[in-house]
Amino acid sequence: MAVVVMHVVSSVEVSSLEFSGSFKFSKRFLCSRNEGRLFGKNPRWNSPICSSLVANHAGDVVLSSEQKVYDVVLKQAALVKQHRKPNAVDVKPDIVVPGTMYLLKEAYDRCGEVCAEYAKTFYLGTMLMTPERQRAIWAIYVWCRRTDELVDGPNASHITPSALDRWESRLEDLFTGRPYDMLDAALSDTASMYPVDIQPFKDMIEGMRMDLRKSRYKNFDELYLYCYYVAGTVGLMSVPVMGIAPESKATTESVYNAALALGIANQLTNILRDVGEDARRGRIYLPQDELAQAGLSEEDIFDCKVTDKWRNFMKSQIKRARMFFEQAEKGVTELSQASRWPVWASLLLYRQILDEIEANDYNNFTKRAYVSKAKKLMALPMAYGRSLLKPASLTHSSFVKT
Ligand SMILES: CC(C)=CCC/C(C)=C/CC/C(C)=C/CC/C(C)=C/[C@@H]1[C@@H](COP(=O)(O)OP(=O)(O)O)[C@]1(C)CC/C=C(\C)CC/C=C(\C)CCC=C(C)C
Ligand SMILES: [Mn+2]
Repeated sequence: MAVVVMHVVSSVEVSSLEFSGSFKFSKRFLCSRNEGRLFGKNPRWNSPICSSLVANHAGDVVLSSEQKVYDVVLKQAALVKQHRKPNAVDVKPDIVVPGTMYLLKEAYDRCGEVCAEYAKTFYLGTMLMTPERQRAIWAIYVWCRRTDELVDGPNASHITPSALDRWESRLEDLFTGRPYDMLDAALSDTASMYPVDIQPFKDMIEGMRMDLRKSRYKNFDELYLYCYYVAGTVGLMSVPVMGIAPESKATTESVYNAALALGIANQLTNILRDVGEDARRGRIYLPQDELAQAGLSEEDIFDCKVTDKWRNFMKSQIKRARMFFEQAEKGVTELSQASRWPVWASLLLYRQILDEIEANDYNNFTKRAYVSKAKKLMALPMAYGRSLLKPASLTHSSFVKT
């Protein structure tokens, strides 16, 4: 167990934003990179859900959000490759410091309680994981939940960009072993035990910044980036803890790509479920160009009328979310045995929300799509059954290690 010293943040440092705003390339540059790793490697770029290049207002060709995010995926995958070596230890050996262990146990227990309170089914799903992995996932969950609460919780109206800067500063401190409070201490310990990188955590905070300044999304490319920030990042944070099965032949990148896809699928589903609720807060997380193509205006959404135009629009949005779930499915089997159940459970349960939207005849304005307790319970043994599948079942060539 790592030594954890709590300290109080005295100075607030605004960190540089490593991710946003630095990806505009000229056409020439893109061509010269055409033979490099950026192109043709991500299987989804040839699929109908995403395109690799987009043009901005000035007509320049720029990298799509998906390509930018894929660069993060490659970086994260490279960081864990070491840990996939056959003799790599699962977790670092404990350094026992009297008193610290007790404090850490308390910190992790508290994370478990928060997780059980906010996400009961998911908490249940973590029960099959090894105790070390389970508590590390709780610590990540709690940090994500607290981050989300900053912009979604009861104090959201008081949150300013500088509050998010302070939160990021705290994050940097905990990643260097200087946590601010006991919940941070749990994540600090997790970060010292597993190859989790700070980038997805920073990117989630960037997503919260985006939420503060933006309430409309011009196209799917913009929405994709938002979904990566607030949910795709969760996949990238979790895989280093959940671990890839030692017998898996899949490339590390492909597993990360699937984890990213599950985050995107979950967030797209969350958005489709909450259209009415978000509209009442003045927010529309739907691609404006696709709304226009479907003959829909913002007023149609604020009016909450379920028309055929709306039904058709929803059908295409649901189809896209399902494609991301399908992409994710390929990766779950590659995870370490004990981690598969909670992930299958979360995939099956969240995907069912899409079925419920259909069952509500696409009225996501005034009816909340809700998966009943009975259906939730039925999904658990089904998830368990799927989790027993071994990682040999590779169906996509891009999934096989080369
Ligand atoms: C096993 C497992 C599912 C692990 C992930 C646990 C974890 C760390 C979850 C954090 C979730 C969280 C609090 C994120 C903050 C932002 C947010 C709220 C995103 C939305 C989640 C749903 O929350 P809810 O329905 O409560 O939404 P409201 O706040 O009420 O609106 C999201 C929709 C995103 C959730 C994203 C995931 C759980 C990503 C899952 C991906 C993996 C675990 C990777 C799996 C690996 C492979 C290879 C497929
Ligand atoms: Mn939320």
